[in-house]
Amino acid sequence: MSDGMSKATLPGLAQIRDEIDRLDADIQALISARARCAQQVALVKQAEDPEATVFYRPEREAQVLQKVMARNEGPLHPEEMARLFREIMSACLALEHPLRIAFLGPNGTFTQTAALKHFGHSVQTVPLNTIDEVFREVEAGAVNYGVVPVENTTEGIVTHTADSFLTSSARIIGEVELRIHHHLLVAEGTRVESISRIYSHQQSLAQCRKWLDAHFPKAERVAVSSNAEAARRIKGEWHSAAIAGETAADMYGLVKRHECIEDNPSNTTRFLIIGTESVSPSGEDKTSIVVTMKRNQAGALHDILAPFAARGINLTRIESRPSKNDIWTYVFFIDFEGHQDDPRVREVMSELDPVVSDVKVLGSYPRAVL
Ligand SMILES: C=C(O[C@@H]1C=C(C(=O)O)C=C[C@H]1O)C(=O)O
Repeated sequence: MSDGMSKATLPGLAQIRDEIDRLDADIQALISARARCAQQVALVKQAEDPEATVFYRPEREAQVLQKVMARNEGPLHPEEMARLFREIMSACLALEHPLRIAFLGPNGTFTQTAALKHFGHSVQTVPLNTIDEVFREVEAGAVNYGVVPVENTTEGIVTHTADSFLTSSARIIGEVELRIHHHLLVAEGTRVESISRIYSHQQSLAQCRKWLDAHFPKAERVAVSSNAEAARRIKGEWHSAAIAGETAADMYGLVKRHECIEDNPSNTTRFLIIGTESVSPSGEDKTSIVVTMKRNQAGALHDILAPFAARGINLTRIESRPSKNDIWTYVFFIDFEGHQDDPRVREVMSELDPVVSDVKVLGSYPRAVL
């Protein structure tokens, strides 16, 4: 044993189990006490704002998780411990107000996995067919929050999500990152030699391009609306395979013929949580803005970036897209560290104003903890 306990000094199995039973009872009593505190918090929030009570507070949840990780002493990994607390908070919040979370469906997509990673499992997830619908349902107040993919380390920006922000009033209230592992799935009984068609989402086909070239150069690659849809399709097709993740494999009872076939082993997708409220500072925040450049202005990009550089504000992403209003004009999506209430960030924003045609804050939100 690594911590110096030899067999001779170990207590007996029954004794250790008695100790575990005692600890479980203590943990359970403490979780119940915590849940009662959360109920009291809900009453205070309701008293403060009876008309539009907002129970979910992303900045507070991020702080709770950061504290859990900082004080963790093992043997559990800090992220594992934070995941347990993630679920406790999710259950506490659901006591008052089970959140409805729209995501890019159907059930079994990576976006659903991302939603559950961010909010825990005590929420109701609502699958929608398109990114547009997720934005619309959030704006209409039909759901509390929405989850949409925004960028992938292999394939880059999800243009549809970026473009939706140009016309939507939805705000970014959080982010979540997910390591994406793809598997080649088949229905039970499908022989690998007979596979002539492979279904997946276009992004996933791209993320596994080299593997497919090497292993299935002759198979037809068919892009469908989601990985989960690919998994659903092959249930009855003995000559077909799908590329999708673990959840879709379980959901449709498929066999994993080859695991982790993504070309880049650190393949990661970042998702955004969208809502209608603004979020208070957590201390570890990011801000996303979209800037419309003036037309044909020399040095425009330099003018936009200079105020950030002058204050040592770290940019985490910059992406240009065609503006939808005028040909050959562009918008820049810029993510940077800090909250829009920080004095330094306020200064940057006021310096940007005169040099650009428009600047819109999409939101300030806690940096992903898990
Ligand atoms: C209890 C609160 O409300 C919710 C539940 C939380 C928790 O269980 O710790 C944290 C933030 C909120 O989403 C709070 O705001 O403190």
